[in-house]
Amino acid sequence: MRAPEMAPLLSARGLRLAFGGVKAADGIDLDVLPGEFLAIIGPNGAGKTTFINMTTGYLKPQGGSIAYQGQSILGLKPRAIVRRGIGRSFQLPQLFTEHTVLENATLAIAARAGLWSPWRRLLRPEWQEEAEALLERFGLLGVAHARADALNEGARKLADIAMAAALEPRLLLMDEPTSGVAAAEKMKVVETLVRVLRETGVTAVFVEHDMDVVARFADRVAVWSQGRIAALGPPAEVLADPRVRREVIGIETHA
Ligand SMILES: Nc1ncnc2c1ncn2[C@@H]1O[C@H](COP(=O)(O)OP(=O)(O)OP(=O)(O)O)[C@@H](O)[C@H]1O
Repeated sequence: MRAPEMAPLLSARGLRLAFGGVKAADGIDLDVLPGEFLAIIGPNGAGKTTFINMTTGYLKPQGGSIAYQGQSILGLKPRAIVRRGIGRSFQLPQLFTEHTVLENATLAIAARAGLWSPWRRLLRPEWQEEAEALLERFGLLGVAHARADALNEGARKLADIAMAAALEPRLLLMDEPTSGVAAAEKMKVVETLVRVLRETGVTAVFVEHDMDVVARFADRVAVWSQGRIAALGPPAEVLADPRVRREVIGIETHA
């Protein structure tokens, strides 16, 4: 799956962005390969969200390049980037809280239709059918008629990712998909989203603080440190690195 000759889906080179004196990106080089699940770990303020923001058009880097499927996406607006096939979910779910889960899903599907055509009609029955199928894949059909603000955090996170998936991205960037989810629920949430994304052939980049999740679900892990990538490789290798354990995971090692 990850042969060296495989062309990257996303390719970032030399990304730089400073906020005043803070170097949030200080020369980021990263290839994301088709089909992989790449975890981003690192301490608070290391620049993980900044990378996602630059890749999805929310922030413009001051230097460097980002190519998606071999074409530069630098300077494109978020909407244009979504249209190219890059989706994202946020650390805090972006649902319409006073609407039901099904209404949220139907709106997401309608939004996708709106991305492709200059005209829009009112909600169509086939969008609702598609929304139901989407919720079923994410195990959310049982809460389809619940208001989004009535969901527990695990279901809310899944619903938010389902909305991003409704736009049919080929690459999905997720900022802390398990933050705020109770420990007992966490693995189930990740299992569900990984299963759905793998079934639909979506490549994923996700920021994660739970090392058990990273060890179990990531094909590779990139360690962010002060706007740079300090280590990159398979979780078994990277998570065993004494410097990563000390500086990122907070475990003292005597190696
Ligand atoms: N829009 C902004 N304006 C000013 N400073 C910013 C902005 N966005 C990020 N920063 C700063 O850039 C640095 C990197 O922030 P970023 O949110 O990317 O870190 P992070 O690794 O995602 O952290 P966390 O794990 O806490 O979410 C931080 O020092 C942050 O305060």
